[in-house]
Amino acid sequence: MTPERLSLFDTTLRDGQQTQGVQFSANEKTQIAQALDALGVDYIEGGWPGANPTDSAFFDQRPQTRATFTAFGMTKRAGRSAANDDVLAAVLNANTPAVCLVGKTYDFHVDTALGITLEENLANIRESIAHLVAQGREALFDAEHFFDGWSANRAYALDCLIAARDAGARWIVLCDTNGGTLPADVGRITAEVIAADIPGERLGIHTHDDTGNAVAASLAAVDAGARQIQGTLNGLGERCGNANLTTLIPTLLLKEPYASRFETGVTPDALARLTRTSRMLDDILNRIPLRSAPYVGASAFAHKAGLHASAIVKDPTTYEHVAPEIVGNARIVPMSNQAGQSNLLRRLSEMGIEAEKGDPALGRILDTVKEREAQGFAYDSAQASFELLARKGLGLAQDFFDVERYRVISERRRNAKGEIVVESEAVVTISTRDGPVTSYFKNEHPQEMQDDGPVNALWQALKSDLGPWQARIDDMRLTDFKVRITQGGTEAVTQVVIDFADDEGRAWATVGVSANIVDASFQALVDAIEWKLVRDTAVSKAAE
Ligand SMILES: CC(=O)SCCNC(=O)CCNC(=O)[C@H](O)C(C)(C)COP(=O)(O)OP(=O)(O)OC[C@H]1O[C@@H](n2cnc3c(N)ncnc32)[C@H](O)[C@@H]1OP(=O)(O)O
Ligand SMILES: CC(=O)C(=O)O
Repeated sequence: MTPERLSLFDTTLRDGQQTQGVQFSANEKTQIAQALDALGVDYIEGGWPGANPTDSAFFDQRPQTRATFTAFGMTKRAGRSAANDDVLAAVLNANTPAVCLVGKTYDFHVDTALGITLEENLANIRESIAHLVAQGREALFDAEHFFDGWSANRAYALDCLIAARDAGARWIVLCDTNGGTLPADVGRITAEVIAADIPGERLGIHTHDDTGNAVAASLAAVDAGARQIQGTLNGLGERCGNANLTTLIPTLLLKEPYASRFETGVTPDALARLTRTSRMLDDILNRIPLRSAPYVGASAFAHKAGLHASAIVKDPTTYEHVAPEIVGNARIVPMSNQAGQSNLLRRLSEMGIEAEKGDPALGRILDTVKEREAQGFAYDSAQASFELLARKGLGLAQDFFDVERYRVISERRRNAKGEIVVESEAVVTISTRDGPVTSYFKNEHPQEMQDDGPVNALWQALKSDLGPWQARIDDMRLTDFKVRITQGGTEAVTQVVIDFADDEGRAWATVGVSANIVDASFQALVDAIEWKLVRDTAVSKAAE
């Protein structure tokens, strides 16, 4: 059977930009458009030219793409011709090969939102689409609120589609604008539309995730015969988001019946860059990637439970529906209180440490992990603290320094000029092979709200003088700091997870737990330094 072509239409730069809190710059849009093009989508909807200065600037500088670049707009307003509608003119002036216009298909909206007659709305659709075609553009019609409109007044909703079809729209896109239609209804209505003589090869689907079913509803429309899917990277979009292309693309390429029935513009090589593309968008948005995201999330191939890890070591397909490499993701076997010796051996081998199953040290390490997790530690997200614990348990970690004491003071007061001053200072004493070292840090330029706090003061003091080891930690940077109140035994305790990076491109996370937030942070800071010293020593030993 020859596979049928399924068209992928990305609207990250238009509907994705309708996400609360998301505002791309023109340069960011360019970067995303290039990534989408490399991924292999067929259409890139860049935004609404004329609606705001950024979108207009972006269309002026838009990159050359293999994907069909598409400008978005709305059907002309009543009372003027398509040629005389300034909003439509601005959309056309972007000179894109394709233009997608949204139009009303629900009689209630025509009446309430537009305040025009049903016949005027039909004329607006017909004339706007005909105008695009006359200008030599590929025309797409986004049938807004189509599923609600079909349920309320089927004859009118269909008339709107027929108006677009007869005016020459290449694609007529059924939009579940409010996102409340369930997949079975999307499938049924799509089939009814096709039976009413709107060909599936000209039908697209555009869903929103307000019931958590946008991906399922898109697949239901494809099952019924629609041949274009609209969606966004990482499911960005108005309210709860759009159908997530980062989920749909691997599903269409890897899962039956889609994999055999259809082909898309996404190659296996591009699919292997999907995780990177998803993370790139999060980077641009300065968002923490969703760990549980299907296919591309950091937890999508994380095997925490001991039974899972044990089987994964024997054959990864036992607990994985697809191989992580196919989508550019990676398998993780984290350590936690759910772990057994298989998790531990696997983690150790990833760190370059060989140990034998049954070694009594492994049992002791597992017991320590479980005991400390019961106190509130979380080793699945703080792998460096775990590695340190394991190396110490196996006698593979040198003692570099001991902390004798630390003291930290935070103060809020008025200075001599009567200004409010908030400042922190810290003193830390460690003992090293060369004797004790005391280091001190005080915020030099205190001003209200500019003090970086007691943990920063401790960190600055600690890393300013580590005696004989100082040169080895000079390039360490603290990159993220997360605090949670969690349950340690019967008491609530503070869990601090800190992320670090260095100039060698390494990133690592450590954890500390205490009833005292400063002390929990201090533990994580010390672990981070020790991990770097231990790791560097292990690397130089391996090189000898
Ligand atoms: C379902 C979707 O997601 S569609 C995409 C929606 N995206 C956006 O709205 C983002 C960009 N939009 C904008 O920047 C602005 O809304 C603009 C520039 C397009 C228009 O701004 P304004 O002229 O100030 O109008 P405003 O936003 O207040 O209202 C929209 C107008 O368009 C009309 N309208 C809405 N849909 C359509 C349509 N399909 N065809 C014709 N007119 C329409 C409305 O009736 C309203 O007109 P009115 O003010 O005469 O009642
Ligand atoms: C067009 C569009 O974004 C919608 O109807 O949801």
